[in-house]
Amino acid sequence: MSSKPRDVVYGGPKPPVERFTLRKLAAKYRRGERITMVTAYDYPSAVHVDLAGVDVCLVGDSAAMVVHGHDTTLPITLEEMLSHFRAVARGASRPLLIGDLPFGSYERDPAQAIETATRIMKEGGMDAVKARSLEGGSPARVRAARALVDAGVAVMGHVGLTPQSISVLGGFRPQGRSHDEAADIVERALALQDAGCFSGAFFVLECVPAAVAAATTAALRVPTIGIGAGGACSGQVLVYHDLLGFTQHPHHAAVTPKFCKRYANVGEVITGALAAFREEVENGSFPSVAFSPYELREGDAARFAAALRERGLGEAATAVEELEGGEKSGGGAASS
Ligand SMILES: Nc1nc(=O)c2c([nH]1)NC[C@@H]1CN(c3ccc(C(=O)N[C@@H](CCC(=O)O)C(=O)O)cc3)CN21
Ligand SMILES: CC(C)C(=O)C(=O)O
Ligand SMILES: [Mg+2]
Repeated sequence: MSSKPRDVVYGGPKPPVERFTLRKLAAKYRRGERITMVTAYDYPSAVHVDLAGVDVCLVGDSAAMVVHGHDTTLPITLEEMLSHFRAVARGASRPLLIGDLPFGSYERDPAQAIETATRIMKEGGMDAVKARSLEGGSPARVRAARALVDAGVAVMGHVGLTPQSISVLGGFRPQGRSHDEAADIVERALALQDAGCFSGAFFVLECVPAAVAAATTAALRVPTIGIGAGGACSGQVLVYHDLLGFTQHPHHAAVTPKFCKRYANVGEVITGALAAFREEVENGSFPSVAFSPYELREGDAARFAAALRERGLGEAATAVEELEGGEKSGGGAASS
């Protein structure tokens, strides 16, 4: 339990590590090795993703759902995302850090996109940004993406299901299931890549048939990271809470997509531990002596008791004497 030394010294010095850069990512892709990406939203989740050796850490706007309890990703603000970015940047040293541009923070024009993206990098400490608006081969989209790259911002595209479009799509539904929609997804990805916007960058492919993901991956010269998109992508991403099984809460259960594999049941571990704490406090077994580390100075207990008695606080004095003289077991202390 808590006598075990911690694996991670929170806030403590960290050994120098080499960041997994976009160049390294591109090299891994060229070697044909699969790329791993997991979301994180705060300091501890970022430390976990880092320690597990995951290549890329996405601070996703899924935070709106899995951290803030909203039904969609739309309500989260740039200020809220910046707080998540900063916390993750403090915790993850090696992974490449990608920040989602939140809904409403970049769509108006390229200037707004640059303003938001540069804040995400300067104030949030991210290495790159991702946005669903960068999907689509329309001239406006390509302009926005190119403007970002010109401003020195690495951008990650997001095609297939783009949850920020839920209002238009009508739900979190798989995309590209008809042949023309499927071809459209490949076209959009290609248009942006060929505009030169994604040299060294890459795409998220979300909720599309495996064949559409395979076609897109084969058509592009940059990596694709799939989520609910089958096994033919250059890499895979899952949401931290889904992967870890935080999801037995009714809210989480309702928004956990069926493509998510649970690698642990952390939610059960957490509720089990919290219930054990509650039980031990209620039955008085916590805190035991082992977890009551602070003591009066040698000989001061008697003086303390005497001082209390002098002030007419006899019961308080007895409490001191019982504890200091007697068994000192945590259990007996909760008398009144
Ligand atoms: N916890 C969590 N995991 C995610 O992967 C995730 C989020 N949240 N929030 C942002 C988006 C939203 N995502 C989702 C959410 C639900 C489905 C889902 O259940 N789709 C159903 C269809 C539902 C419908 O038709 O309305 C499916 O069968 O695929 C898919 C992707 C993926 N992202
Ligand atoms: C699901 C991933 C790709 C995402 O965009 C998010 O977590 O917000
Ligand atoms: Mg997102």
